[in-house]
Amino acid sequence: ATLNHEWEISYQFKSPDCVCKLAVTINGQTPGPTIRATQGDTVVVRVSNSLLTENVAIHWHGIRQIGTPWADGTEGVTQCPILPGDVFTYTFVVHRPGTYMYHAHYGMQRSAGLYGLIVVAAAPGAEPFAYDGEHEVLLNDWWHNSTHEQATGLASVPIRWVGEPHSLLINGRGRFNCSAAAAGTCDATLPECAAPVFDVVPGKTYRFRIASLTSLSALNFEIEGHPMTVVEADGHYVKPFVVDSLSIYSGETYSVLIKADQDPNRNYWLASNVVSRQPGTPTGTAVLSYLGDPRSPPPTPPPAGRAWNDTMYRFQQSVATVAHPAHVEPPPPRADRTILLLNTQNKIDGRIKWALNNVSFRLPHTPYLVAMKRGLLGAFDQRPPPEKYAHQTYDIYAKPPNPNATTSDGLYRLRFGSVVDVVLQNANMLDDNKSETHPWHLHGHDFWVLGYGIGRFDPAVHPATYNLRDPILKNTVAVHPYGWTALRFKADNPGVWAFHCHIEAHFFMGMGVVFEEGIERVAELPREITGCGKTKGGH
Ligand SMILES: O=C1O[C@H]([C@@H](O)CO)C(O)=C1O
Repeated sequence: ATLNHEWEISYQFKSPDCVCKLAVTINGQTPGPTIRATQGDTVVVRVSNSLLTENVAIHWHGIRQIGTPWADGTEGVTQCPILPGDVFTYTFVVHRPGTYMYHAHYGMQRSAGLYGLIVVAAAPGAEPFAYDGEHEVLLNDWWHNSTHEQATGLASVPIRWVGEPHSLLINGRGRFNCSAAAAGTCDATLPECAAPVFDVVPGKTYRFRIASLTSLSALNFEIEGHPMTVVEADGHYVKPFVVDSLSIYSGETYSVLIKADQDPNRNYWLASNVVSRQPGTPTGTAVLSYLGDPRSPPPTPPPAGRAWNDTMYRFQQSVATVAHPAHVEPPPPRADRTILLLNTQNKIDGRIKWALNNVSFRLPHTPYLVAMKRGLLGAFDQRPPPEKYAHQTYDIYAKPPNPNATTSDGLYRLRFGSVVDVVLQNANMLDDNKSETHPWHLHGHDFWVLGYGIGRFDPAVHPATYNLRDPILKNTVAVHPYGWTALRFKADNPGVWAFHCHIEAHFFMGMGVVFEEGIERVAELPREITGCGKTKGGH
């Protein structure tokens, strides 16, 4: 089937956590509408930009865009931005069932509220688990200052860091303490910020599809008193395992099953809490309702989550996430090429940046897809970024010895059909004794997650420990503090694809790279993606 959507993007006054601020909305809503489709459907979204003074682009996160690389929605990579007053139509096929999302991919616009879920249903009976009902949970973090203020702060000397979020939202709702808000800005009685309610019938089993679109925060998610069986990650079936507390990073989706088998005479909390950074934000809450009476608050305090610095708890969940035995897609046994990427915080002209192998990414003004297809030389740096770093000698526990990085918009060209390994190595930041979690997201592909470690990756030792038997396929994966994560993917999707930290501030500060493969196989580009940079005037 072909599913048509008409979306108007505009600023609206919104109070997701009871505090009024300007948000970027879709048809007046944030989060935007959930796109519901069935595997194999064609989704058509006609986006009209009514932001007046701001461009827009929308990325379909987890959708591979096979044959439609121009519909990936990544400003500077696959398209020129959609100008105010303009209309752009995204058309793509949803090839796989599963839980996905969409969000703005222009500057830090995602954080302003432009996001939502994509749920792709499987053919009946195709999934390796059963349930009676389904709920969707979109997790987010939220600030009261504008994304423009945040972006300007990040690019200032000295940096004005975004800081911890004011609120955590569940399905776009949270609750700020109005006594801490400026007079006249906060109204705790607004229905708009009432806690979301998830109804359950005693004895039934529910699938919760959970997605994180946080700008910054790594989260723990709990359903009070209800252990969760993890069954899906990023659209792939997982060998089921049970957690009380689900660790979820920005850009990831999971499905969990819960049984409504607790005392049915009360309600329970859904709770999200910040982990990996020292939290400064109250718990995000919603209500699991057995009673059909959402006004009946749970009699207990909301779960406080795991200790924020319990890295090993989160590491173990990463390692436990492997393919369902009946859905293993074995990876190719070896790679044709290995790219080692050292993640460091650096400085350029006094500004704090993130860099890979000491190169901080900057987006070109001409989208790579157009520049490469049309041979527009000079549109970006033709020198490829470095393939590795001094892994034998680099001390990942020390501050970068040479904090000065360079900036580049060069990209990695991959041989079409080749097998590529990427090892992401985390390290100490500019401050002593600090290394953060980075969720890395790859556009246009799913990758096999071959291994994780804490400490220094050794290419002579660790590849022998890779899981080649039943690794999970994902599109977003965590690199734990002082840790490494090894991925493998096939460069089999003609196009140009971003690969970056999904923390909004970090990609803005240069934490990403770009891959090209099979550009010569890309069909004729739609003219609508052009019009900026070297494509001005009809190229
Ligand atoms: O990129 C970042 O900058 C801050 C801090 O290092 C500088 O203020 C922080 O916590 C980040 O993740």
